[in-house]
Amino acid sequence: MANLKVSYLVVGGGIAGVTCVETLAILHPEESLAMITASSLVKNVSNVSFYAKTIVKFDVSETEASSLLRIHPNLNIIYDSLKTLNTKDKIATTDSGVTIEYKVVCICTGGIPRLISDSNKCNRIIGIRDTDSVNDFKEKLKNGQRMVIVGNGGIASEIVHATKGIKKVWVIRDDYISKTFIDPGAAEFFQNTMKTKSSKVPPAPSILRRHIFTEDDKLISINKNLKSAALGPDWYRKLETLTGDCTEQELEIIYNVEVDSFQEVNNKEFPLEVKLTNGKLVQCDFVVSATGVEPAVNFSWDQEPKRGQDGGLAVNEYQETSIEDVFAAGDVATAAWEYAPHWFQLRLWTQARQMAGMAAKAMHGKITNESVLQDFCFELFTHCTTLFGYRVILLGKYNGQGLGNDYEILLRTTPKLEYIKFVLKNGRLQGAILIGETDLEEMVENLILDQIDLTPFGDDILNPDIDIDDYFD
Ligand SMILES: Cc1cc2nc3c(=O)[nH]c(=O)nc-3n(C[C@H](O)[C@H](O)[C@H](O)COP(=O)(O)OP(=O)(O)OC[C@H]3O[C@@H](n4cnc5c(N)ncnc54)[C@H](O)[C@@H]3O)c2cc1C
Ligand SMILES: NC(=O)C1=CN([C@@H]2O[C@H](COP(=O)(O)OP(=O)(O)OC[C@H]3O[C@@H](n4cnc5c(N)ncnc54)[C@H](OP(=O)(O)O)[C@@H]3O)[C@@H](O)[C@H]2O)C=CC1
Repeated sequence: MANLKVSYLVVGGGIAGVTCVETLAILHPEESLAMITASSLVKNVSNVSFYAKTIVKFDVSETEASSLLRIHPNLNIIYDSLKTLNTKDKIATTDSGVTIEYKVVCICTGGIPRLISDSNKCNRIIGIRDTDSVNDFKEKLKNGQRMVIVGNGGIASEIVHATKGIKKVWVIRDDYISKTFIDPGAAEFFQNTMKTKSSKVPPAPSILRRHIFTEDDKLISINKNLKSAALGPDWYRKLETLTGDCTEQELEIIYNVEVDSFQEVNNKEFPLEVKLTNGKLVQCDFVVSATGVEPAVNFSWDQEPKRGQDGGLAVNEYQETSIEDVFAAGDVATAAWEYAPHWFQLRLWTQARQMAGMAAKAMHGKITNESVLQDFCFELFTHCTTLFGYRVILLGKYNGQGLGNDYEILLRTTPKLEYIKFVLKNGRLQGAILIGETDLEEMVENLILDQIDLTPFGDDILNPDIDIDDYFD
């Protein structure tokens, strides 16, 4: 006999879990709902603003889980961890033995940092995910003189930008920085702005065309088990206040290498010695391994659902796993449906929120026997963020992902001001990178979604003297 019997069960109090609860509260407020959260603090989304139909920006903060009771009077919050899921009898059991019988369940257990190999053997190799891990990082920053940053994605880029007063050795396996989000041209744009902070009037924009090629590769590594929800987009601002002005001399970037091994050493100025795959030895106080996320499937099942290649719970377009009535959303899920031509998965706030909203709609559809359609937001990949102090908006196949070699790049760049890249195939826009206050996001969104043939416009599509919007009004 279960302790609790509900229609809806949501596991996890990150952005995905909270969004799922909030959406169910709107769709089905009279129905019983339970949430299992390992932490009493949950994520809260506010100040939602739409730059265009699918381009959303919002703030994320932490709030007491109990605040969710205001939006859903029938919500039961269980402060515990899910231990086992019996999907045949539809019973979830928590660490402390509470049992919950459900009709539909959504797993939103997030991810954990995927750290470099052997990191579990040394507490000087750290990952960043939650408040505790940032506190540890801040402590190490205060006392350290040199850190090594490994990885070339969001966290590494933010740390390089936000930390001051400590020598940084940034080890990347690519030949340009911030590869997850940008291309070599944008990397150069950022590096030039990092070098000088001149107040000169920016030079006139230039337009050029060229072709590029892309590739992808992954390495196997080992987990560190960090709890709690992932941090908010502005987490690194806490680091910016730690010390004085960043100098160019503080940063060394080592390209095309990985960490080969490391060892703690005694009687030296630096307690850690890192060996790189090019044979170079780097002495440092600690290493930040900003090397991606691993889905957190940290409980047992009566039957294993299908997994994606990255170990996440494979979900269809309604966020349902291969086990009926078990849904998943956010970092724990792997999108396993056939994507729209201009969408792909990246583990981001926005996608966690979108997936969870979709899961809630589909769960509601199950209970009420109504059919649902996949949400429009999965038509176009969009991401709005800040990198190196600039607003960055990414749309569609912004790095030519999956387009092979047969596409064109159109660029407009004004040093220190803006960097605009359009990816075109057969004259139609497939993706774009917009850095700076370009005001182009809405037009770009329309051009990608409508697949208008832009051949007649030639390079004028990015000519700053021509208001291209006029053509489409
Ligand atoms: C440092 C950092 C900066 C980031 N910055 C950005 C950004 O600027 N923009 C952006 O779009 N994305 C950013 N991200 C990514 C974004 O934070 C994640 O994609 C998003 O938070 C995922 O949400 P989630 O709810 O799936 O997972 P999580 O936030 O990890 O939440 C999972 C929750 O489930 C709980 N849980 C886990 N296991 C169990 C269990 N067995 N039982 C009960 N509860 C459990 C955890 O305690 C946690 O509360 C950042 C990530 C990090 C780490
Ligand atoms: N502003 C934003 O939007 C931010 C988003 N985030 C999100 O938070 C999550 C965690 O961020 P982060 O850790 O930066 O993850 P990312 O997935 O963004 O980047 C991981 C980086 O580490 C590289 N990498 C992976 N394994 C190794 C290895 N063994 N040695 C060297 N390099 C390696 C990857 O290379 P490769 O690509 O070749 O595999 C990639 O460059 C991500 O989901 C990210 O999207 C985080 C911070 C800011």
